Amino acid sequence: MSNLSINNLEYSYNGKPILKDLSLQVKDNEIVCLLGASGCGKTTTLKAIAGLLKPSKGDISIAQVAVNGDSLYVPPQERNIGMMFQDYALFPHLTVEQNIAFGLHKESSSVRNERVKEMLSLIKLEAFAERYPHQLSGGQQQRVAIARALAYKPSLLLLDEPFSNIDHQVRFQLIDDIRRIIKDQQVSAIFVTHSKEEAFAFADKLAIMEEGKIAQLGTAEALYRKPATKGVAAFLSAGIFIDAEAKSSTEFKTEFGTITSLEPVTNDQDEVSGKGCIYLKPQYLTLSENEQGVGEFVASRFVGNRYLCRVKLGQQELEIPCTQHQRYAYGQRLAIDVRPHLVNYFAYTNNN
Ligand SMILES: Nc1ncnc2c1ncn2[C@@H]1O[C@H](COP(=O)(O)OP(=O)(O)OP(=O)(O)O)[C@@H](O)[C@H]1O
Repeated sequence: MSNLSINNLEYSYNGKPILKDLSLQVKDNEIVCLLGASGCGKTTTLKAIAGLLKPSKGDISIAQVAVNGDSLYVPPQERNIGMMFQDYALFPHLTVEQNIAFGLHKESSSVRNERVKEMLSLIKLEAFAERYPHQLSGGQQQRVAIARALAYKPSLLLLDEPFSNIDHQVRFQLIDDIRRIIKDQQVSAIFVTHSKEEAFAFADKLAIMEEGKIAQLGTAEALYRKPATKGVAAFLSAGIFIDAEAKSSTEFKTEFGTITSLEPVTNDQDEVSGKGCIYLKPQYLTLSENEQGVGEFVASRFVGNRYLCRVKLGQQELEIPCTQHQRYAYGQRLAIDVRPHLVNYFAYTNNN
């Protein structure tokens, strides 16, 4: 069942459309990550869900309750949403337990105390109940912030860049902890980040935003395997687009020779044909010396566990995995062999 349902949402800032016919469904107990280029409208979407701005068009319902629609607007405090925004810091003058209890003022003191105790145990900060935020690390503060957001049992949790101020070394432990806490509380969540690694580690599904709408929603693996648009492909992994002609649904003629797809490439269930482009990912490529090769060596670098060769292909450059023994001279011609893989092919239309 959908916990959050957004249909055909529109919103403009000063006449400039930001959300354009945006639709998104989030199921019960699901964590969905909104990803997309800077300025594409991720925070605007969260604000519209929270009721912090009024969309000009579209419907939103949370836990099957309509909160936005034609002549309907439910204010934020009545939406039963927990928020953890970057700029919604903890109250500095309140202790950890007072911060967690903040949203529970309507409850009796026994319910409030019980819930605060439960949340402190969930975030494993029982011993820190009396401390003030400035006496906690960044990660501990975020755990208190999530406890505060979850304390009054919201139907939906909205998180805007919750890990961006956390040191890289502890960030992924914190992501694991907060994911466990959210799953434990069986609440749905929408999460905004700039980091694909965070999204992969934290979310059940990714929703990639492009041009004011959701270009694709699915698991990271599904989107990576079959990106619906060129934008989704380029956003999720490094690569280059090369012209290709579909000879069949598994054979594509390119300047690198014929590239074979391990599975038939389909377009809305129909087999593809005609001209288009392939999104070429470096992990499927092998370099070798060849005076007639299509590539030209630029540089190589060591990245911890492997080497990468930067190679010029026409006007584009690509970093291709190589071994420490593959040493080339600047400008040397290289052949590029493309191993069979699940090809990401995009047919050319009048629009691209
Ligand atoms: N209060 C505002 N007034 C006018 N324009 C705004 C306002 N807030 C945001 N915008 C514009 O709306 C667009 C979307 O902003 P939004 O903050 O939703 O993007 P975002 O995807 O969250 O970006 P980022 O990844 O950089 O945080 C941007 O072009 C931004 O400049």
